[in-house]
Amino acid sequence: MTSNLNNDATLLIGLVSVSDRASGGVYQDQGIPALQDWLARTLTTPFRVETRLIADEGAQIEATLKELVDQQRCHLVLTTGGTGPARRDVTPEATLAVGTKEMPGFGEQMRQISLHFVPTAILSRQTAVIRETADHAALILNLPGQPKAIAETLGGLKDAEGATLVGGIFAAIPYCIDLIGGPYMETDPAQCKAFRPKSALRAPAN
Ligand SMILES: Nc1ncnc2c1ncn2[C@@H]1O[C@H](COP(=O)(O)OP(=O)(O)OP(=O)(O)O)[C@@H](O)[C@H]1O
Ligand SMILES: Nc1nc2c(c(=O)[nH]1)N[C@H]1C(S)=C(S)[C@@H](COP(=O)(O)O)O[C@H]1N2
Repeated sequence: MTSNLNNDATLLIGLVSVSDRASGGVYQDQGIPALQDWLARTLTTPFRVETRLIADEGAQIEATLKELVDQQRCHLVLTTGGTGPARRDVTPEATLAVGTKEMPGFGEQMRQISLHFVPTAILSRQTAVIRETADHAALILNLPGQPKAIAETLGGLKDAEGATLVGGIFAAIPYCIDLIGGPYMETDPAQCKAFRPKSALRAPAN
C-alpha cells in the first residue's frame, strides 16, 4: 500500500561518499561527481541534492544518514564506498543500523548486475534499507566505492545501439519511492527505463 505520510514537493536526494582517503584529502573525491552526473543524465523530474564526504567511521556514517533523512528530509540516499570486506569497510553495518526495514533484494540484484562487469562483484556487501520516522520515509542504497561502479550498478549495460544488455538497479527505485510516500520520479528511458505496474503509472508531466 502506498503511504501518504510525506507530501514534500521537490525530490531531494542525499549523496554520501564514504572514503578515508578522499575525505582526508589524499585524493579528490570522484564519488559524488559520478553520482551527480548519472542523476543529471537520467532524472527528468526536478531534484536537489545534499552531499556529504565522510570517512569510513560507523558512527559518522550513521549520524550522516540520520541527518539526511530526518532533518534534511531526503527521499533517497545513495552512498558510495565502504561496502567491501576490509576492516574499515562498515557502510552496510551503518546502513542496517539506521534502517527500519531491510530491502535485501537490492543488494542481491546489484551483485548480479555487477558480475557482468567484474568477477569481484560478490566482494561488495552493499545493501538497502527504508528508514521511517513518524512523518517521513526514505530509501537508503549502498553502491561500491569505485567511481565507475556507480553508473554500472545504477544504469546497467547497453550495446552500441543503446539496447539494454543488463538492466540497472535504478529501474526499481521510482516505484519504491512511490510506495513510501515520496514524489513521483521520472527518468529518461534512453538512460534507464523505470518500471511501475500499470496501475501506478501517471500521465507524463508537461
Ligand atoms: N571517493 C572516491 N573518489 C575517488 N576514487 C575512489 C573513491 N573511493 C574509492 N576510490 C577508488 O576505488 C578504489 C577502491 O575503493 P575502496 O572503497 O575499496 O577504497 P578503499 O581502499 O577502502 O580506500 P578509501 O576508503 O580511502 O577510499 C580505491 O582504491 C580508489 O582508487
Ligand atoms: N559494478 C561494480 N561493482 C563492484 C566493483 C566494480 O568495479 N564495479 N568492484 C568490486 C570490488 S573489487 C569490491 S572490493 C567491492 C567493494 O567495494 P567498496 O569497498 O569500494 O565499496 O565492490 C565490488 N563491486
